[in-house]
Amino acid sequence: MGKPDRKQRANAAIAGLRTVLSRAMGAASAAKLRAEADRAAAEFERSVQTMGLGAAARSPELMAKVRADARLCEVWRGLEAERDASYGDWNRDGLPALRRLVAEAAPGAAGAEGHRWLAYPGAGGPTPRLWRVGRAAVEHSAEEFPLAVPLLGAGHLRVNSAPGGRAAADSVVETLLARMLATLAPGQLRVHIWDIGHLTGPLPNLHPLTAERLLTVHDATLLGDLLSTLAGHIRRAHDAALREGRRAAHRPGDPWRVAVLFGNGERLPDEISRELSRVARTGPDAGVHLVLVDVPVSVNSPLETITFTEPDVAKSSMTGPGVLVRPDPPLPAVDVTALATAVHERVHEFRGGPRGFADLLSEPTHSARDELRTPIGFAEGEPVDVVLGDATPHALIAGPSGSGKTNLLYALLGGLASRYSPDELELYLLDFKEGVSFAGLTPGRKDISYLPQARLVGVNVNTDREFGLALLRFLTAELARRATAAKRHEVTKLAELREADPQGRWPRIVAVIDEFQALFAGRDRITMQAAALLEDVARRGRSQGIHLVLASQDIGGIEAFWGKPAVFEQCTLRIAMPKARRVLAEENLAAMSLPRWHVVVNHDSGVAHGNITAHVPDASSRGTFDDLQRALWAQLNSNPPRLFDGAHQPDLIAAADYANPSGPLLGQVIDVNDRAATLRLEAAPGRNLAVLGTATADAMAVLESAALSLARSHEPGGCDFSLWCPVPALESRVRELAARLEKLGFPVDLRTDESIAELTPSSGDKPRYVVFPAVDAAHRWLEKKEPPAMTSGLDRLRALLRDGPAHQVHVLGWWRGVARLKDTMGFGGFDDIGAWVALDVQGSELTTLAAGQVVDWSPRPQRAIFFDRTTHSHPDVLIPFDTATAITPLKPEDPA
Ligand SMILES: Nc1ncnc2c1ncn2[C@@H]1O[C@H](COP(=O)(O)OP(=O)(O)OP(=O)(O)O)[C@@H](O)[C@H]1O
Repeated sequence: MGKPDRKQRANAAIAGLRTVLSRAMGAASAAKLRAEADRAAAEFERSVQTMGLGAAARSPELMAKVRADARLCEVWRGLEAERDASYGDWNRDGLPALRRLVAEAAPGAAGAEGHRWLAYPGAGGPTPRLWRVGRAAVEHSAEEFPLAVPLLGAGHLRVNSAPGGRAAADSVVETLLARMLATLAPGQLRVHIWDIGHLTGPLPNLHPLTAERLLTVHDATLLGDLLSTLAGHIRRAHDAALREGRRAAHRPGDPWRVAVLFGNGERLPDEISRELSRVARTGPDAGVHLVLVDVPVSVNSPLETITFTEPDVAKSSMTGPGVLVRPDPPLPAVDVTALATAVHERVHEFRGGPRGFADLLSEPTHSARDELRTPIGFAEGEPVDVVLGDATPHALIAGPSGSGKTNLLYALLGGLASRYSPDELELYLLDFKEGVSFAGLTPGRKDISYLPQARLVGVNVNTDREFGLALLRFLTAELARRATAAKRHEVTKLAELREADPQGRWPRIVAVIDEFQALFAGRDRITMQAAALLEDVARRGRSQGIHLVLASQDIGGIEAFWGKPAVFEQCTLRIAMPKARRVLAEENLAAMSLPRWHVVVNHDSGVAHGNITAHVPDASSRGTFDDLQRALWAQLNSNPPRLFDGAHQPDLIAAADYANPSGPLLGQVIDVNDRAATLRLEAAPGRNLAVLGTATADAMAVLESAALSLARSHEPGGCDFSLWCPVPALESRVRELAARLEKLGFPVDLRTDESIAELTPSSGDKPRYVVFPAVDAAHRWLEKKEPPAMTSGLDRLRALLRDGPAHQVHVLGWWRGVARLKDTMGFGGFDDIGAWVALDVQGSELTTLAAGQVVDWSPRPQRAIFFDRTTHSHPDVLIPFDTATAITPLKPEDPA
């Protein structure tokens, strides 16, 4: 029998029942015509008509009238006869039809009596149309029939308890849910419970279901959140149906969701009522159904009602007022618990235990053309995806320290890296936290594997905000490159560009910045520039496949953003860890009640209806991400990522530019690319270098790097070195450098005494480099005037600085402060110092050296700034190299 046929019969049977009742009540109306002459009889009939025979029979007043008046007695009998005639029809035809109907529409455990049906979890199959609630009988009839209500795929149910009779209402709900568990395939029913009054869990016998999140008990204060979750589910189901061209939003095989709300008979706040009506209206089509116990709401969607009039007697909207309903007695608690446990175990078995990191992974064969998509956790055992694409270009993640933010990032990176090859995805990872959370993604000493999609990893950058700035500059440049290509192909977004340029390599770029608020830590140029660049990348990255993932402990603290909401607005994907503030919309408090290792994933800018709560598996313990990385490293070809470690002084011999330097290298620039600052030393005035500050080790490192790289940039013997050291404490270090240079085949003029004052202005046709540490310490010798011309060493040094460069004699000197440099230079000013490296010198002191511009620099250990008047618009921050291995190679034959 077809479904519509069954439905027709169901309707016909219910209509039959209603006819019987209305006849019973309306029989009086036929008699009224006949008895028009007798006004009293007519009135009597009318009142019986209004009350119904049953109620009239219970009225002592009315029955006294009947007994006292033969005419009325006759009318009464007539009415009873009519009713009995109708009951005859009903008993003969209606009842069997109704029983057949219930048996058919509520098969097996959905409609069975007793409780033997509780023994086994459901096996699946078609979803029953009706669910048995109990027995019912028409008044004055001994014949009972089963009463069942429609729910799944149809509408909602309201149960109103009698005063003091809440247990009976609970039992109706428990029995209904148990019938569903014993009918539907395990996992096909998700129950949400909200109870305004209970502090302990309602429906305790079903609690074994909570372990697999088949049942969720919601906080009494958070009904709004539950409704938002349901609304979000409904919306996503409708969206998916639209996408897939389905009519019904509930896909066959998708779990049903039943939300049981236990109220206290009082009206819900207006806003909640409105939300509830919305869920009620749109829910059934998406498999979401409500069971409302003592929740007075009017909903304009199919709703059946069971109202208890006495503790064990009720009326129902299915049958109308003339039918008494006796709900089935409560089920044995142990049997319900056993059923719930059995369902839980089946689901647990089917899911293979709790979902773990491995369940997030896939094969690296996915295309990133339209979007990046990966699960990062599980809700009710089903994967929860995050999407970075045109609609959700950027993500904002927040959670207090220890809430699992780093773990979540690993889950995200693992999911993405397992799906998208290095040609589809490039990762740039920056961690402003103290510590090395992403360092493992680069080759290490113990484990040489690396994450093939990672291009850059920055760790310990908490004091090097310039590195964050450099990453943003790099992304802006990449944006511009992509925009130019898109323009050339006359397209506007990445998917189209890839179509138009199938040979091109256009991976999506994901830049993860953990504790990104550190970028905005000062009220300075870096903060301003970072805010502007971030806004630019956020705005334009969307169409060019450049995605930001910004994570922070406290988004509220980022002052730099209050005037620039654009960055936040572009981050339409929000992920909140437990107790995360501000990352979701203001009135969306879902993160406050999250259990440990759970997150709220929200693709709707944090508005409550977008909430999906997911459990995030452990992605940071041994055997999770590290295993994946090794497997991908073995499987996928790509160059190792660059590691920038702010706590580590870069080794000169390992610097990329040291292999083939084009001039003196001064230190490593804080940049996305491994790049050294190189001084241009052509034969032109001003081509000298001043190193400034008292940080001896750093100053020496700068001079040594410069000398050694200069040697490397010449053929052996192709230039001369003068090493002049007026400070005994530095002598041994300078001698080591001299020895190294000589070993490399360069003549060295080493002076450590008064002979420094003689100076040697020129060295013929070969370039000469004068490396002169602690120039100011030599003043005691330089200031002496010598007859007959009475010129001092200082005069000769000034002349050397002025005239030397044009003759390829360049001074690389170190002064222990700006004032000391000034002493050396005299009134001539700084024109002959074309470039400088400042160490522990305040920015304000450097203005005169930087062509009058304000230098934003607060000294910090092992950092310097480099400014070259001929090439720089503003200084670069440097990290002086570690020169130890370059000066004393580990192996004597080392080419360094
Ligand atoms: N989903 C999870 N399952 C199991 N353990 C987890 C999970 N998430 C995090 N942990 C563990 O909790 C600890 C803290 O996590 P994590 O380092 O990710 O937190 P965090 O928010 O990044 O903290 P912080 O900002 O202080 O570094 C770690 O030991 C981690 O292994």
